[in-house]
Amino acid sequence: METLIRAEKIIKKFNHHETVLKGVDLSIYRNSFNVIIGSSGSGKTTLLNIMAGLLRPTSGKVFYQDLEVTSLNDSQLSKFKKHEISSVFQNYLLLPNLTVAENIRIGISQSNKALPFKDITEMLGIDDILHKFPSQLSGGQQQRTSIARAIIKNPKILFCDEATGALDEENSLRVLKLLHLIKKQYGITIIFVTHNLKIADTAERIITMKDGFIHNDRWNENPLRADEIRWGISC
Ligand SMILES: Nc1ncnc2c1ncn2[C@@H]1O[C@H](COP(=O)(O)OP(=O)(O)OP(=O)(O)O)[C@@H](O)[C@H]1O
Repeated sequence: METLIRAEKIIKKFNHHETVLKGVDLSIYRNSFNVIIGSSGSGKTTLLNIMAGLLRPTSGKVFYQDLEVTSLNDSQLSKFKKHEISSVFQNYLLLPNLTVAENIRIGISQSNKALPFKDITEMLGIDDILHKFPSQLSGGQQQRTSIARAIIKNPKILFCDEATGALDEENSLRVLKLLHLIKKQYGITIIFVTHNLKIADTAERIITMKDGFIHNDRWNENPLRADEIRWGISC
């Protein structure tokens, strides 16, 4: 297995606060679907943001292949974020004054290896709402638009922070299935932070955080297919 991104001895302390990450080592392999779970405040988002270059650690290093992300200056870091990775968040962060199509084109304008627009919008089931503005969309449509914007530039890694957190079960399932399809079809590695144990059951690898450490890290021998999920139990 080829390591795509790795965190080494990551410590994060926010000013005047206690240490949130207490020495985290984590290697993520190419073309894998990984879930990070753990109780609230255990450091999941902080770790995700550090690996995605959105936050700098207090100490420790992040390597993307041979590139040390944590040693990049701001302009090198924004190049890395522009070309190699994408993020999707619980709150879709679409630009309100742009249509669905225009929001997605922001993603294309950042890439010289963009995926075909029509393939992506059809796959995500948003090809019939391209002319609409975010305020005219349901939560599920907004999230599928934000995923389209994130993947159209063909990133190597998609970081998802509670990407289904604001959606009902039906829409969560649809988004989850799409993320598995995106991994399979385009070889995009997924790192998905969630509280939801059912979502975790569909991952190939389940990483559990507790109090700023990785408490458990296991390969899931029999990942649940997204359409086998029976909702009702979550942590
Ligand atoms: N900018 C910040 N300044 C100070 N403390 C912060 C900051 N960001 C996060 N924290 C603290 O770091 C700890 C870990 O936060 P983090 O968001 O990484 O946890 P989490 O496991 O993702 O939690 P949740 O599941 O609730 O999103 C929390 O105690 C939080 O209050």
